[in-house]
Amino acid sequence: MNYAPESTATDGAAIRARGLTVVRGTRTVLRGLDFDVPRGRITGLLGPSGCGKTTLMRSVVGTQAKVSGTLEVLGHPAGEASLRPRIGYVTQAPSVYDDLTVRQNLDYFAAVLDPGRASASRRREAVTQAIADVDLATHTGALAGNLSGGQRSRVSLAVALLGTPELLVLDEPTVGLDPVLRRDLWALFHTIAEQRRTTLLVSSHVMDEAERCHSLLLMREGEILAEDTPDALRARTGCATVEEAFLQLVDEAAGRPAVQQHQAPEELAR
Ligand SMILES: Nc1ncnc2c1ncn2[C@@H]1O[C@H](COP(=O)(O)OP(=O)(O)OP(=O)(O)O)[C@@H](O)[C@H]1O
Repeated sequence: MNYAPESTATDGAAIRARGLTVVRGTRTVLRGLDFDVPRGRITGLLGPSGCGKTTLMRSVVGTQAKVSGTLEVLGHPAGEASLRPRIGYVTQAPSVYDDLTVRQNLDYFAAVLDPGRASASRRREAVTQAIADVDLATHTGALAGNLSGGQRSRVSLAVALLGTPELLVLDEPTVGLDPVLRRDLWALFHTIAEQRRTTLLVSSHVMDEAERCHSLLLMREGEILAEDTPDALRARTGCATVEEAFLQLVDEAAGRPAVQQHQAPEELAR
């Protein structure tokens, strides 16, 4: 279940968007976005609730309707069938079967990805590895329905890791987790990016998570406010944190004079 990355004209970028526009219902939810997501790095997609993060991710994985403009993923048009085994997508709600154990969940999805008797031992290996990756080896026999929210999220992540995808798209993977679990998950994301050269696109509405990313896409109301590294963003705005830089950019975009604000990150996200 290994898929070698293809060499393409867009080798430097795992995702390339030009004029990306999405209409949901009667609303234009994404408005002509231009951005690149570098390969083998962790890109944070940050912005307030409702700004369009999930819509952007759904566009990238090919499950969003009414998408226009250019959107290339791993060198192919988003949504192309050949991309399916190369992308892992974890939605906000954990997609696991509550009445199956952790291992049974993984066995089931491994069989869907890599069916047939001939691949049984490869599947077993992939399942054991994915369970170890998300640190659930001590819970393989537990019913998913009896796990905590954070543990269920990690089962979902393990499912996404099964096919050793080149691109992992994670929609608010740390929401509702305690600080220790959040830290551990971010450490796992870095291990995945560094050891496997996997590209990660991770959304969050908590600005302090921006500091853990290699590069950032800051969004607001369906538009990209900034595309930069955390260091460059702080240097460019003269702010001490990404959170303050975000507020300054919001003020600039609204034509207001910038003010230094000091609010809790959770408050800023509202
Ligand atoms: N099915 C739909 N029909 C019409 N509008 C929708 C639909 N789903 C979402 N929207 C709108 O699209 C906008 C972007 O939603 P989206 O879920 O992408 O935001 P988000 O940044 O991921 O939010 P959150 O952080 O709360 O998950 C919102 O204003 C939302 O109301």
